[in-house]
Amino acid sequence: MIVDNLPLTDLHRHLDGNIRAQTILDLGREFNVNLPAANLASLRPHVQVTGSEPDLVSFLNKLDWGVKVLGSLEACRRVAIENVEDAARAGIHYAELRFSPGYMAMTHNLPVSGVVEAIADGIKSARRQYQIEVRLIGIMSRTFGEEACLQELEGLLAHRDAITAVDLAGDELGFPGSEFLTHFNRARDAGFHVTIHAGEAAGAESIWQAIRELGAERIGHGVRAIDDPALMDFLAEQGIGIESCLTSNIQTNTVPSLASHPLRQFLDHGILATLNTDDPAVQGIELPHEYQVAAPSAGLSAAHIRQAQENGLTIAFLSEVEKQALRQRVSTG
Ligand SMILES: O=c1[nH]cnc2c1ncn2[C@@H]1O[C@H](CO)[C@@H](O)[C@H]1O
Ligand SMILES: [Zn+2]
Repeated sequence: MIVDNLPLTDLHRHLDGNIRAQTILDLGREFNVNLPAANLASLRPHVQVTGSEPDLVSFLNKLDWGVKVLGSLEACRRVAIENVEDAARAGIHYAELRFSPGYMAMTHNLPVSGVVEAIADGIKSARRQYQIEVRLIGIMSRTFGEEACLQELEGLLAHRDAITAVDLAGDELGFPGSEFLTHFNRARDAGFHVTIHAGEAAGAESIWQAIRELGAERIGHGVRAIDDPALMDFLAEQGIGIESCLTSNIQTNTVPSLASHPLRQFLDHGILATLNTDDPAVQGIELPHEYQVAAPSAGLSAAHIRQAQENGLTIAFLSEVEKQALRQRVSTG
């Protein structure tokens, strides 16, 4: 159900939520990290969600081993390269890879701006080998508070040209967006695009806050928009895109079942909603699964799915010229 001659985009894909289990084993050995298991099969349950977690924060804990083994900037670079390879292998033509430099730097006290540089460098070198366009989104991990987020912002600003947009992710309930006004004022002044995780663990008011106070041009997840008809209208009228991640929303217990997921209603309402992964390795899925299995289970018709694929290019953080070039390249094979 992926349309072959249209660009396939993944706009919501955490690079640090997509660290291969084998890489975790390798790096764990290299940096003497005491992992909970010594082989792939027994490590999997510690680094991958099976079934679903009780809530968002429990889900997010599954990402921790991946960053705990990042003992050097070279390790970060490796993870960036493997992310480009994984996305290209999944058939993605354009990926916006997001990462939280402070979260990646935390365990081994790496320099935050060094992590940004290593990721940017890894992406640049991997792109020479793969037919894929990549842009980077810098995440501020709200879970670690305002000060830690400020350090992440500084690291991102130090490599301004390598970063396309900024995001706020992590524990939405514990750390509301209202604590991060300064951060996003500065980010917008620097010319970054803005997308925010909102309406996932918290309600529709968190989406309003992200748009009005943080300047979000797109919303990650945005599931709870369905509870607020005025917000549904606003999203459609203003062309504020929604980055949906169907399987993720089940695994974080944000929605009880795919059948009750609001994505189909978003599309029917004319909202620029899209299909994306979130944290592929942690979730044990890839983008084709979201198109071929998750989307039909969420009640999307072939026409809905095509619309979602088209929306991916429409709301991508690319110029019109870049979008046209991508469309051209894919349609002519
Ligand atoms: O689905 C999600 N919702 C909210 N935050 C997330 C999700 N997946 C990952 N992160 C957060 O993003 C940062 C790493 O890129 C971490 O803060 C992680 O907890
Ligand atoms: Zn996410």
